[in-house]
Amino acid sequence: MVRYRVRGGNALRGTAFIQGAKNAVLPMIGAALLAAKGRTVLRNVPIIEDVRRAVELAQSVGAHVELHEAERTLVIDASRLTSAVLPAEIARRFRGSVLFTPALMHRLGEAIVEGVGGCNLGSRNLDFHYLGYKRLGAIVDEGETVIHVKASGLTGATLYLDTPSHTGTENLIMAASLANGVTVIENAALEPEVLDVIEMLTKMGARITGGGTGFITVEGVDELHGVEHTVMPDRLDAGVFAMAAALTGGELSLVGTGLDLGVVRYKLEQMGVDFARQGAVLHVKCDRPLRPINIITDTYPGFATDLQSPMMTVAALADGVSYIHERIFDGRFALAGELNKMGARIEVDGSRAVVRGRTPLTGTMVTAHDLRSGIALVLAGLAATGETVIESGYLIDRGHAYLADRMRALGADITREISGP
Ligand SMILES: CC(=O)N[C@H]1[C@@H](OP(=O)(O)OP(=O)(O)OC[C@H]2O[C@@H](n3ccc(=O)[nH]c3=O)[C@H](O)[C@@H]2O)O[C@H](CO)[C@@H](O)[C@@H]1O
Ligand SMILES: C=C(OP(=O)(O)O)C(=O)O
Repeated sequence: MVRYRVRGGNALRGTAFIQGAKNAVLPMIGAALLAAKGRTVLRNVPIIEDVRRAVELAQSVGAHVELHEAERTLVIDASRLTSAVLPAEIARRFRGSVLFTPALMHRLGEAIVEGVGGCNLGSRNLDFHYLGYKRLGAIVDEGETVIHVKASGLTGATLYLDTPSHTGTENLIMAASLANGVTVIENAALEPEVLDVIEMLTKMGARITGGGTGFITVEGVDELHGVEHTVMPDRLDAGVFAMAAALTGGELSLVGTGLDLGVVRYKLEQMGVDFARQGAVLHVKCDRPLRPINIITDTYPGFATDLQSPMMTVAALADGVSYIHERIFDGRFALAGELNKMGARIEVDGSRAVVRGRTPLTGTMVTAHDLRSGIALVLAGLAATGETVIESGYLIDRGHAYLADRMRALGADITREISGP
């Protein structure tokens, strides 16, 4: 059992190093398995539990994978894949396992998915993925627990997503990249991580146009090869550090190439946080009381649902009433109950939450229900009186690398503890 112990009251100051993006590196590991020739080198890899699981999963299907942690570099040789099975004991531990299916379909003619994990956020369907594969010519057999996708030679088609699914878009692009002919994906996701994956696939030899427009065209090619690619910075990790500066009255320099916080920056600015771009560094400072805010989550370029939970913590510390409308997931408010245990006043009604700030927060034992509620509770702990203990820390480690070390270097009183077997 991993737990985080946070004693609040310290302002965070200094330089925060932003990790590579979890939601870019996972599809990139899946993409690397499409390459029958050459080794792939991924740089700026976040050393998070989801990456460790992805490495284990890639090894379980026969790829040779080296994770060089100190160098934050992954070297993947997928020239020989030996198993089409994504085993339950690994695949059920993270969402990114679904991103391995296109490579197995193309390289081995089938993918046997024994489970897909990820944060528990209510309904998280995969119908767009499997319907898309079917339109490309795959046969999908959806059993109670195991999904069997058979694909001997896929053919391009026109695909439409009811909503612009992030991993759905990535999977269909990957499946189309080695299909015969042209695929058009309408209502495709616009997230920057999807564009980074397209950039990598293009270097690998894929022919993809329209990334970032919502209408993606993929002209299938015969083979893809290994390349070197640097993973983009994690805008969620960056957002969390910006919020940590905001709610502790601190001052941070965020370092991460090409970092763009988008709407999160504008929302924090409305709350009274100052941002200044200094060349490649984004400077964040907060030296005044926080104002309340309204948030509606949406697909990119809207407010990212993954930052809704940490923002709920910031809102609890603002002077006045904030309103949050969660539009992506139907079960993403478990955090409210935990923050209320610490003294917050948050009322949830369906997909809407009203946060009545500012109430002083007091440290106690709290539960991370998912990755982002976990990091939101760490933020609450930084601003609370006394000690906050957060379990299970594994969920936080799924998405944030060396969190305690990075925060301690900025003055936070935070430890990561491991107990039991
Ligand atoms: C590994 C990864 O990249 N995870 C991210 C990805 O998850 P993920 O790709 O799973 O999220 P999606 O964009 O697919 O899901 C968004 C919504 O669409 C619905 N849906 C999705 C697919 C489908 O086939 N059918 C369907 O109905 C889901 O139930 C959900 O309500 O995007 C989410 C939304 O930005 C983020 O919170 C996750 O951090
Ligand atoms: C929902 C998330 O991740 P996943 O899709 O990997 O469960 C997240 O990163 O907040």
